[in-house]
Amino acid sequence: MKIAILSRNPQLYSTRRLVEAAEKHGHEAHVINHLLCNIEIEQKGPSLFYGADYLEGFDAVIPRVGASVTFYGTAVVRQFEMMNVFSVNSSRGIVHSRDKLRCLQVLSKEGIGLPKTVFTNYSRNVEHVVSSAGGAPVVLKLLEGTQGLGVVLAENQNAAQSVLEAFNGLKARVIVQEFIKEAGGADIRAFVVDGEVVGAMKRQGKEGEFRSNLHRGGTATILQLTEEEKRTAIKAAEAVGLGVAGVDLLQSSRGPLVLEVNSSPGLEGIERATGVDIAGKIIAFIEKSVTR
Ligand SMILES: Nc1ncnc2c1ncn2[C@@H]1O[C@H](COP(=O)(O)OP(=O)(O)OP(=O)(O)O)[C@@H](O)[C@H]1O
Ligand SMILES: [Mg+2]
Ligand SMILES: [Mg+2]
Repeated sequence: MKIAILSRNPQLYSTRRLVEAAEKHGHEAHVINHLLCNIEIEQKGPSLFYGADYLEGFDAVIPRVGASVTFYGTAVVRQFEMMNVFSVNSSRGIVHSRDKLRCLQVLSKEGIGLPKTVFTNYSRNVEHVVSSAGGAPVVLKLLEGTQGLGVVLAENQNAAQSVLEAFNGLKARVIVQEFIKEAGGADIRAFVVDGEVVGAMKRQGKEGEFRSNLHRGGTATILQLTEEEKRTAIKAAEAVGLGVAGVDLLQSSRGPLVLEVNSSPGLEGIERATGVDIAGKIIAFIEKSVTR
């Protein structure tokens, strides 16, 4: 098969591993920088060109679209879809996953466990907003935050109200979320491919830090998920509409709670922590899905 890996950087671990796995399975892999693709739309049908060449004869695409280029990246994925090329993640699923709020809205509809979350149009009644989220301590998150930046723990009602007022004053969009204390500064990354958890790791924040992000100094170890955790992760990936997803869960006293679902989850941390050939699982998913 001819497989396109949409990535801006062929040197990245995830990109390199996908190329390696595709070739190992006997396929032809092309790393394509989606930002350099041009989209052509006309009556005779959709097409894509890349430099001087048309992109033709592809059987599948693996989007690795960075959060900062979601708009153009998903337009390119959609064009491949219109050309009947199978994508491991649909353009719609990627768009869903990119917005913390939209993602939680979709998960809630499916009855998936999540921390109670409140979002308002800069409501001035901050006391009510904080108490709706269960009262302090609460977590405030900037909608456009990433890698743990813009995620704040407000320990008491006063702190929560003043932080929320400050964000509101700056017209910064935030969600207010129940704080899951018993998670103990750790979260779980469950890697889902084709409706199955293929690997999972626990990420523990550094001493005194409630955020477990590896970018914030957290550490990762392999973890065996419970059946309930597996079910939750699989259901979350399905609800958002992703064939390949990194589902982040908190372990709480009322079971697993989903924080977010990522559509271009990194392979390095999870392959190193688990020793599983995750790139190979993604290629196997394509082999199963594409009938030539
Ligand atoms: N409601 C919560 N209760 C307890 N801990 C939380 C809660 N929300 C977030 N955390 C901790 O903070 C970390 C960062 O939060 P979150 O994943 O929501 O934002 P982010 O990492 O900035 O987003 P992204 O992963 O998209 O970059 C989580 O991994 C988790 O360890
Ligand atoms: Mg996160
Ligand atoms: Mg994320």
